[in-house]
Amino acid sequence: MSFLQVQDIHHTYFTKASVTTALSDISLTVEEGEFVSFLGPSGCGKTTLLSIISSLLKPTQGTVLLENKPVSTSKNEIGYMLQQDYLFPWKTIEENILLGLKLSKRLNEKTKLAALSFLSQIGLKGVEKQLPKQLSGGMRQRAALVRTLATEPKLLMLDEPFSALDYQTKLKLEDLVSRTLDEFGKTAILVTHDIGEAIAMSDRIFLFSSKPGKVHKIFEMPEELKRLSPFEARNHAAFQGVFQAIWKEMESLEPRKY
Ligand SMILES: Nc1ncnc2c1ncn2[C@@H]1O[C@H](COP(=O)(O)OP(=O)(O)OP(=O)(O)O)[C@@H](O)[C@H]1O
Repeated sequence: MSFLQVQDIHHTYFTKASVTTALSDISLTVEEGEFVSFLGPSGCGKTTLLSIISSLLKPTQGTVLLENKPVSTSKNEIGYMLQQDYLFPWKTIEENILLGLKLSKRLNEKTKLAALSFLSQIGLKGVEKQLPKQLSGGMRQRAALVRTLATEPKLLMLDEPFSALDYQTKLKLEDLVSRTLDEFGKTAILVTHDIGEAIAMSDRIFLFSSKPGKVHKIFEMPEELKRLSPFEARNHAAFQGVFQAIWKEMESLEPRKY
């Protein structure tokens, strides 16, 4: 049985002004320890699907099972890393990274030590007592990663976590996040518009089409790319071939008008 099972999901938004079918007929599985990406044009329902998988939104139809059970919102089963770091500006970095543990009543000497030592492992030693505004964007995202992993979620949702960063910081963070998730053996879903990022980081890519959102095609990454860090993968000969195959498929979904 797969770690995550998304079965026959349909979702329609009903508002006073409109009825929008955001997702239709979505079935997919993710294995434990796997890193997958949801790639697709704006409005194809990626965020809606993340919300449904996280159990924050009830689908019009279908089920989601994590380790064969419905996802519980109360057990910190899902961890998030988002475009914005959502660190509380009035709390220190240490207070921010320990907050999830505190709220879930799991803060003790052992968990605190583990979170702080992880902070120093990813190059943030010495910033514990600083406020978020004293850190760069990349440092804040690293702190957000520590906060997310501190509560030991089973599944990580990475919703465009690098899109607000400059290109070099983004490449460095891709490597760091990938290495960290490998070390922790975490399962992750990345939502992105960036084909290169999806190829560099993923084991598999789900390419979505829109109106309504559907899984159009699944791309399994070549073994030689999977073994490499994202930075190395971007520089491997196989990278361009995969990029072109996905690009071609995306162009067929949304033909250029210019
Ligand atoms: N709360 C809502 N009420 C009504 N319609 C919604 C709501 N949220 C999303 N939609 C619609 O559902 C469709 C899918 O939206 P969603 O935000 O899931 O797509 P997305 O792929 O995440 O987009 P983006 O990449 O721009 O973030 C869109 O047509 C959107 O307008």
